[in-house]
Amino acid sequence: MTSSWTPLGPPVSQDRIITSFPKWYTPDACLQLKEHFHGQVSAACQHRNTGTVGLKLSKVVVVGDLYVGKTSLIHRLCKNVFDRDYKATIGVDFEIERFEIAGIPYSLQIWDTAGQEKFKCIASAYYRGAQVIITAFDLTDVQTLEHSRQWLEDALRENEAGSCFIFLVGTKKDLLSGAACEQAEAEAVHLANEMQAEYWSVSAKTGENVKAFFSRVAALAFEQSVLQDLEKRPSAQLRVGDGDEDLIRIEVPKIQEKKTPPGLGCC
Ligand SMILES: Nc1nc2c(ncn2[C@@H]2O[C@H](COP(=O)(O)OP(=O)(O)OP(=O)(O)O)[C@@H](O)[C@H]2O)c(=O)[nH]1
Ligand SMILES: [Mg+2]
Repeated sequence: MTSSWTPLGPPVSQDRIITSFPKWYTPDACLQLKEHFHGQVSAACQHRNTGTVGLKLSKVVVVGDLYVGKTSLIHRLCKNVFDRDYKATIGVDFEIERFEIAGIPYSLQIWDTAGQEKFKCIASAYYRGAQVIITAFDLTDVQTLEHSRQWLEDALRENEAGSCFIFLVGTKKDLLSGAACEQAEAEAVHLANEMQAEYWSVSAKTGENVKAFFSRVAALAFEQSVLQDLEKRPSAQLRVGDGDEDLIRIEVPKIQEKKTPPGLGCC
């Protein structure tokens, strides 16, 4: 493990501050087309009423064939480095990346898993509890795209149906251009739709789209976490409106605790 995290760490770097909802890569394979945060989420952030969301980590799991560039992608984001030498991941590793979204601190715990078959059973033990599954493939190797469906199935088996955001990510974009790139992307978009995934092309070598991609991941996960937190609130706060305007709260009186008349208590 290479990371440690303290809640009182250094301030979030400027390029991890997200104020407006990050856009998709292509509208042909995207999880949602909204260009702003949900009204209830914006209002909750404005009033600093996001419960425990800023204190918890959201788990992101990155899966895919060996050598597709999972570790390189994560290292480009978290350390801003690129290593041309291949060092296979053994089992799993993780990094923590801190963001500030609509003024609220938010962290992703990004799990890097091994693509090599012999490490698969170690890695799969870490799939559980993922809020986001990233299936990575190499844009220059169509076989790795074909294997993406199986990687997703394995990761979903350990998680509740419908509970995860799914991304399909084509790596090594710097190695392709023109018609070859268009062709690879078209095939990937087709598969992404079948997988109900959002599609992105990235390059860990040049850094192209890496920051934008993870900002999108963080924003979607953050929004979902805040909405889930609001739903779980014990005090019944009725929300009026369609969710795209500020909240109007109607406090419902809490049910009185049953009081024992004086003198009638047990013992
Ligand atoms: N040109 C180019 N090479 C890349 C890119 N990303 C990764 N590579 C190279 O691809 C090789 C494999 O990268 P890794 O990140 O180690 O692959 P991995 O998916 O983590 O592999 P496993 O840990 O075995 O599952 C390395 O030699 C990297 O330098 C990229 O965006 N462009
Ligand atoms: Mg690796």
